[in-house]
Amino acid sequence: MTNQDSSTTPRRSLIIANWKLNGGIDLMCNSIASLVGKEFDTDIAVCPPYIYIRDMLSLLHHSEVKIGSQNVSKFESGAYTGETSAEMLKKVGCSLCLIGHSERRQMFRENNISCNIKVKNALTHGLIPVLCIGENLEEKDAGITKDIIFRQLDEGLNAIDTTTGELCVAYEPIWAIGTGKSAVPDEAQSVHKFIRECITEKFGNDFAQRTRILYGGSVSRENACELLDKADIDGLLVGGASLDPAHFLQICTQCELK
Ligand SMILES: O=C[C@H](O)COP(=O)(O)O
Repeated sequence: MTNQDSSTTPRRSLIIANWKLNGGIDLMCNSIASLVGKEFDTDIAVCPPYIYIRDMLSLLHHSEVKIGSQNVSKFESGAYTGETSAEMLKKVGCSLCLIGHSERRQMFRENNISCNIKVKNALTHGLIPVLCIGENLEEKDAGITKDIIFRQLDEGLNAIDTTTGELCVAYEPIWAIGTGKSAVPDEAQSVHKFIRECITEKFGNDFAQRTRILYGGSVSRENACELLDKADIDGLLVGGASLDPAHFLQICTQCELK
């Protein structure tokens, strides 16, 4: 499945499972097993907790499913207890990393500046950074969603190298995460369009058309296709629904059928 601007190469959809701090090794093995051996029209990636990354990679064999991390250090190396660098993640076999998920911004004091360093580190080491952005309910109600998004992009993507590598942005309205209240597709599309306009203004049309913009926030098999139908929604970042292997597979398969 692809989205496209008539003047550029189509964007292949990307569906990412973010398992957060959930599940145990058994659930994770079952989830990966349900994806291995299948062919998808979309790119599929799974982000397990760090400690399970190697296990998941070893189960993938020659599958096209990619593994990503849920975070990455802003440091390259040194005395930073508990951190994991972009270089380490790349060397172990990760393809992408989530950066600035709202849970990390809210609970671990991440901000646009630290996210910017992480995005640059990821690009330097050949990981695809998935920069997560989005407004909270108060900001939505105050009508300042686009101001928040603009700032997160402007600071989070400041001076990145767009000549090599790939960037993804995940729009995750905080009020939609884990609440069962997804943004309605038209509402999400309008923000995604704005995100692409911001990236166009900052880096030019070519790069903006190559950048995949994912939606996250209460995605399920019920709303996945309708969201992916929108012109600027190039993929999904799935939390809760990805913990049920059959449910996640249905999301991936439905998209394949469209
Ligand atoms: O990274 C995933 C998002 O936080 C969405 O989570 P959710 O699908 O449980 O709402």
